Amino acid sequence: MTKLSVNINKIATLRNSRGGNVPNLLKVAHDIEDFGAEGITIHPRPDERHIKYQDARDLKYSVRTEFNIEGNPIKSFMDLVLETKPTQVTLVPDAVDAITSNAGWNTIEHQSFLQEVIQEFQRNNIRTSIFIDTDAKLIEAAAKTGTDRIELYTENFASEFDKGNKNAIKPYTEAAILAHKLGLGINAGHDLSLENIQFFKENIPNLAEVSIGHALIAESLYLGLENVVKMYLHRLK
Ligand SMILES: CC(=O)[C@@H](O)[C@H](O)COP(=O)(O)O
Ligand SMILES: NCC(=O)COP(=O)(O)O
Repeated sequence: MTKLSVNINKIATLRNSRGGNVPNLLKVAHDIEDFGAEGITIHPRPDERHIKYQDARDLKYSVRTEFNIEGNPIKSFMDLVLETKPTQVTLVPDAVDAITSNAGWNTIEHQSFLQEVIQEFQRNNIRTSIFIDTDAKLIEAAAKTGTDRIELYTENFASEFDKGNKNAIKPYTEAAILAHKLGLGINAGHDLSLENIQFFKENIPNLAEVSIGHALIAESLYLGLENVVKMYLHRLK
C-alpha cells in the first residue's frame, strides 16, 4: 500500500498573502486527514515564504497521521525538526533562493555529512528520507548513509509523461528495484498529479509514500479538496 501525504505549503502561501489566518492551516490539515490522507507534509523554507517555523510547532500537536517535514538540514532546520519530532524528516538540498526543490542530493559528495545528520535524527526516533535522483551510484551511496528511505525526485518523470514519453518511468522503476534490494524504503514526490500518479504507482514496486502538494491544491480549485484527496487514494490502491 502506498500512503498519500499531502503537502500543505500552498495552503500557507494563500494564508500568508493576506497576513491573517485564512485559510486556517491546522483546520485544512485536519480536514485532509478526515478525507483519508495518511500523512501531512510541510517544507518550511528559511525565508518562511509559505510554511512558518511556528506552523511546524503547531502542527506537531494536531497532526494525527504521519507528519513529514522536508528541508535542507541547516542548523535552524535541524533544531526545528529535533524540537517537533515528526514521524519523518526528508532531507532536500535546496538553495535558500530556490523557487522550489530542483535537485536531489549528491550522496557521494555529501555522504559523511548526511550520515551524521541522519544519525542525529534517528537517535531521536525520527525516520529519515533523502531526496534523490535515479542514478544507481547515488542510490548505493544513499544506502551507505544509513537512511531509512529515499524520496525519488519525480520532476523529470512528470514533465516527460506530460509530453507523452512513458519511457521516462524506466529509470525510476530501476532505481526502486535497486533501493529495495539495498534495504531502503521508497518514497516519491515533486510534480505528481492526478494525471500521472496511477501510471507512476503501477510501475514503481514497493512504493511506500508519495507526497503531493502543488498539483493537488490546484486540482482542488476545480474539483474540491475532499474529492481530490479521494481521487488520489483511489489511484494509489
Ligand atoms: C521536496 C520537494 O519535492 C518539493 O516539492 C517541495 O516540498 C515543494 O516545495 P514548494 O512548495 O516550496 O515548491
Ligand atoms: N516531496 C514532494 C512534495 O512534498 C510535494 O511536491 P509538489 O507536489 O508540490 O511538487
